[in-house]
Amino acid sequence: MKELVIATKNKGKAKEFKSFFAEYGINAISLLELNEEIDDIEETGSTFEENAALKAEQISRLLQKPVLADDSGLVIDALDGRPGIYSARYAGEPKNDQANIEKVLHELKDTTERSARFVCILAVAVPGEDTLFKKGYCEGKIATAQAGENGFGYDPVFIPDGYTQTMAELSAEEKNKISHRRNAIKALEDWVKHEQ
Ligand SMILES: O=P(O)(O)OP(=O)(O)OP(=O)(O)OC[C@H]1O[C@@H](n2cnc3c(O)ncnc32)[C@H](O)[C@@H]1O
Ligand SMILES: [Mg+2]
Repeated sequence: MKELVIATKNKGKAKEFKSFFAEYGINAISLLELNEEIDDIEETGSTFEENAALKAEQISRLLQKPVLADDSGLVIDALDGRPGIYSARYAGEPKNDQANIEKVLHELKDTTERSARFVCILAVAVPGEDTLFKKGYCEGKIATAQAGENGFGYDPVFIPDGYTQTMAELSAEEKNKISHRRNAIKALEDWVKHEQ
């Protein structure tokens, strides 16, 4: 396998997948780079798994190729698991990372209970085969103020366990060693190697 389509329109995710798959000599191509215009897929599922499968299976059917999708999000204990599967649009449409960050900081302003985790579910859909799922987590806590410019999404307010900086203050290399997405990719390694 020289190329793998990633069913995402998120630039931050696309960049991380490029760097992960480059380690295996595979070119990870996001929907942002395909020549054909692909409509947004409605994430109507009630779990990360369902939404990852929707994205991977619809694009795989369309392109008749193996496709990987990532459904991910931030799970905050003090908010009963929110924003969870609604992470991308937590503060409403259109999707806005800064508004999402402010909403989370506001909701947690009176609590010291700040434990949280990033979750990444990967789905691989191959025409004619059952969809494969892998998961990865990154445990941490929500900062009291945002800091850092790297990464995307909630990285400026997420402090991984064992660190004092937010994920957005870490370099891309450091984030990619410890992230939920890295942990999910590790779990997918057997499939990737088998396809090489
Ligand atoms: O569906 P695609 O096109 O892949 O892009 P998306 O951004 O809508 O992706 P999701 O539906 O999986 O929603 C994931 C959201 O969770 C958050 N998130 C996921 N991974 C993250 C990470 O590594 N760092 C910070 N925030 C992250 C961020 O707000 C994402 O928009
Ligand atoms: Mg999405």
